[in-house]
Amino acid sequence: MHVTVGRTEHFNAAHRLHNPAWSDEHNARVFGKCNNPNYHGHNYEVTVRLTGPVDEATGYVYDLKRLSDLIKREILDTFDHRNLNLDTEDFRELNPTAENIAVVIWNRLRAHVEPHLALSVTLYETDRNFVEYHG
Ligand SMILES: Nc1nc2c(c(=O)[nH]1)N=C([C@H](O)[C@H](O)COP(=O)(O)OP(=O)(O)OP(=O)(O)O)CN2
Ligand SMILES: [Zn+2]
Repeated sequence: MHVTVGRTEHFNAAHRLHNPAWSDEHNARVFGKCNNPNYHGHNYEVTVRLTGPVDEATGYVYDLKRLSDLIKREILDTFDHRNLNLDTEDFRELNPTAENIAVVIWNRLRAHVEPHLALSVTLYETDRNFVEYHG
């Protein structure tokens, strides 16, 4: 019997979508206002889901307090109130699109969650735009 548990957190961060291999004109055409050289911000909402068997002794798939602490330590402490392009190693050479942010979050968490649990990350960049990564 497998059950999914999850935790939603939010963080606020600035970014700029830009490909340094392209001209300024091409970047502006592809990324539009998200290519603003002075950056812009989003209120990101991230939902982390873990799926696996319910432990007989605890009745838990995973302690949600532990999941909350893990997300805080691995994600919020690194990205909240930061400029993703300038302040974080993760995006120094990686375009901070919603897709890439979700993959980075997944990789950061995967290292700390037992392998028998399936992990997925849903990231809302705006109220209407979201991406999902399941590994
Ligand atoms: N596949 C992707 N497409 C886009 C991404 C992305 O990360 N992956 N990012 C952006 C911009 O960074 C930003 O998310 C767009 O913001 P905005 O247009 O303001 O968002 P909304 O769609 O919610 O606003 P509307 O008012 O509905 O236009 C663009 N594309
Ligand atoms: Zn943006």
